Amino acid sequence: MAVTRGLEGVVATTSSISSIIDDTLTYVGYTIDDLAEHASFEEVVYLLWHRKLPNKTELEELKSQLAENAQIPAEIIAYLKATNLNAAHPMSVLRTVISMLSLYDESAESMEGKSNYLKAVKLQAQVSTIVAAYSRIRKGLEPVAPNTKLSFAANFLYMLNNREPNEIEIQAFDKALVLHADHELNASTFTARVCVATLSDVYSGITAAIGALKGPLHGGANENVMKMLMEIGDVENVEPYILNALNNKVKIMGFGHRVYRGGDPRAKHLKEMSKKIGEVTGETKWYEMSLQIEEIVTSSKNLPPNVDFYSASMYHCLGIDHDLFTPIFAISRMSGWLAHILEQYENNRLIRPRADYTGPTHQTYVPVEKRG
Ligand SMILES: CC(=O)SCCNC(=O)CCNC(=O)[C@H](O)C(C)(C)COP(=O)(O)OP(=O)(O)OC[C@H]1O[C@@H](n2cnc3c(N)ncnc32)[C@H](O)[C@@H]1OP(=O)(O)O
Ligand SMILES: O=C([O-])CC(=O)C(=O)O
Repeated sequence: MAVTRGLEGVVATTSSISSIIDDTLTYVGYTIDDLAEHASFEEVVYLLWHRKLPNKTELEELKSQLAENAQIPAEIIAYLKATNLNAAHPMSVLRTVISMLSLYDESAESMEGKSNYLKAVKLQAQVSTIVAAYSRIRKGLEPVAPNTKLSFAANFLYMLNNREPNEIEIQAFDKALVLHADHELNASTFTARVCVATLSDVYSGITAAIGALKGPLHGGANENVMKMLMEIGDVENVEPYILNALNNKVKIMGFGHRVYRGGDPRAKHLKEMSKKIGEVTGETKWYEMSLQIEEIVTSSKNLPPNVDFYSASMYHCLGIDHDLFTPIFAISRMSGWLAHILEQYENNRLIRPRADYTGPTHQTYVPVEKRG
């Protein structure tokens, strides 16, 4: 059997949610550049779930549904308070808590009518509350209740920091959410689809997806980019550090991509925001270091930065804890995962590829007492 390692180039499904053609990313036919410039995250969520941009009434309805469903069960807050949260990675906490949510949802197993859509609304609303609450509880602070008057992006920053964010912070964060929302059949989305294609429930699909996003070759790269920037420490150390890593065949986090060859179209938007937020906060060093890393990696390996590279310095300048970078990716990607899960249910077939067996053959069973 011919094997395609890593399923590279294999077309595994049809989808009308997002596309990557000739290095151009679109959500339902709208380019990411257009959406990054003009759309709010809530509009993008609606677009991914309904395959059309909402009119004013539809948008307001989605916004109020997200606001109404943002509370998480008191039992989950109690669980977080009773657990040694510093012993686990935030993505592990998120994976666990998302799975726990199903225990408090009477319709968790239902496939009837609008049940899965309503679960999607709940999960999208609750994910940001979970990440913000977790982040505060582990610091010994009380969680902040969602502010239903704020936008999705502003409310997350408000729940995280217990202060209303300014316009620049809201704009940057909202744009980051728009840019991360969906990406065709990336590893975590594929994981979600494989899971629900067995007709398992939405919570299981999302729990599986979070596990896949956590890895450093996927969403986990953004936290590792910041780790690298901290290790490098200063602009003057960039060149020896990166050249040494490349000589030793160490992968530089935030570079390369399975699908894009000429570059990730989301990176330029994050680069621009990293620069802007760095200037506003007076922390330009991280952007300058990132710029130099990009120059070296691009010229010596011809590898352009991906979505995870400039998001790291941008989130850092927004004052976000480094280990929350990947959970924040999950807050945004939740919208894409849910769109794909709903699409999978609409036209389902079990996903079950084959493996080319390379182990021993024609073996004869030997009883344990006779084995050497
Ligand atoms: C949201 C996202 O998931 S975006 C991706 C986030 N992940 C990262 O940033 C991690 C770093 N990047 C990588 O590991 C890879 O580029 C991936 C996983 C994104 C894509 O992987 P693949 O398509 O499987 O490419 P693969 O890992 O086989 O690399 C091909 C070649 O490029 C090299 N390469 C790829 N990425 C990098 C990198 N970031 N730094 C250095 N070399 C790299 C590999 O070492 C390999 O070289 P070789 O042929 O000499 O052995
Ligand atoms: O598509 C991929 O392989 C990874 C990626 O960029 C994403 O999930 O946003």
